[in-house]
Amino acid sequence: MKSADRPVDVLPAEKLAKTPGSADADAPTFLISETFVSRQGEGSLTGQSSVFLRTSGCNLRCWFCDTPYASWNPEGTRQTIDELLQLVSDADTSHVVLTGGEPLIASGIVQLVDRLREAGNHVTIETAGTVDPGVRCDLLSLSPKLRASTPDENEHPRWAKLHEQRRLPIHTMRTLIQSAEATQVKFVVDSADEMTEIDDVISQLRVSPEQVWLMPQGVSVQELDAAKPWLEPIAQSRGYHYCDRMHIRWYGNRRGT
Ligand SMILES: C[S@@+](CC[C@H](N)C(=O)[O-])C[C@H]1O[C@@H](n2cnc3c(N)ncnc32)[C@H](O)[C@@H]1O
Ligand SMILES: Nc1nc2[nH]cc(C(=O)O)c2c(=O)[nH]1
Ligand code: SF4
Ligand SMILES: [Mg+2]
Repeated sequence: MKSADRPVDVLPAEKLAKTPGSADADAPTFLISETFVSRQGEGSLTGQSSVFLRTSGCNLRCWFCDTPYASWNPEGTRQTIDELLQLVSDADTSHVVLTGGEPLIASGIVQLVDRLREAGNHVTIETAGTVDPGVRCDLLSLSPKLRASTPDENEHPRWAKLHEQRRLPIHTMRTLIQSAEATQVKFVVDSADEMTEIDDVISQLRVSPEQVWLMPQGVSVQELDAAKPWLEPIAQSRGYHYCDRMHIRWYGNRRGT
């Protein structure tokens, strides 16, 4: 089943390993796959109305990625910092969620986050935490990728290797955590067998249980409902949070929500 119904790796890994940003550091542009206003569906700010800015392009290839249009098959249009700031200022909320793809590989991302915060916005960054461009945000929503996220090595040999090499740089994740005002660590859990690995990553990151969220792997209400009865008690027994994916319950697995 793994990756059988998932998009294929159609572009050379090297081409997508680095950034979807412009070379001109003074006026960076970002490859943006979508922008929308929605309620935050995951983690400590669940329910908070927010502007979502989704960069396109990722240096990982999780087999289960729920936004393949920003990772496996990146799509988008280029937008400047001024255009993105205008879009945010036109919205009825000052909460911004930068996500992707992988927002931290985009050239100019530090400048974008600084400008958003200078304009008075609260900025959450959804990231797998594999690179640290020197960013400072209000909420680092770190989702370290576990062994089981790696794509099938027969179907995607190059990406399986790159993904394995890149997915868990603990030192980088620790510097990201130290630079953020607040951090939540959100694991995508596919099976209870992953708990030993999760506990080990948590102890290496040196975060406290109340910063940890266990989120089921799944993009349907049916998958979420199937996971909750076994995953929620595991989370509770360790003092972690159970993390539902409320946007899927509210809107279904639809783009722009
Ligand atoms: C699409 S990712 C973009 C940000 C970054 N690349 C990352 O992985 O954290 C946004 C969030 O969705 C989670 N996610 C992606 N696919 C998922 C799936 N099939 N089930 C549950 N969570 C998933 C990621 O772990 C992350 O927390
Ligand atoms: N409503 C809503 N909440 C979210 N929280 C994290 C998201 C993401 O894709 O990073 C996301 C998303 O795509 N939609
Ligand atoms: S790191 Fe995030 S965007 Fe990249 S493939 Fe994994 S879930 Fe998708
Ligand atoms: Mg999402």
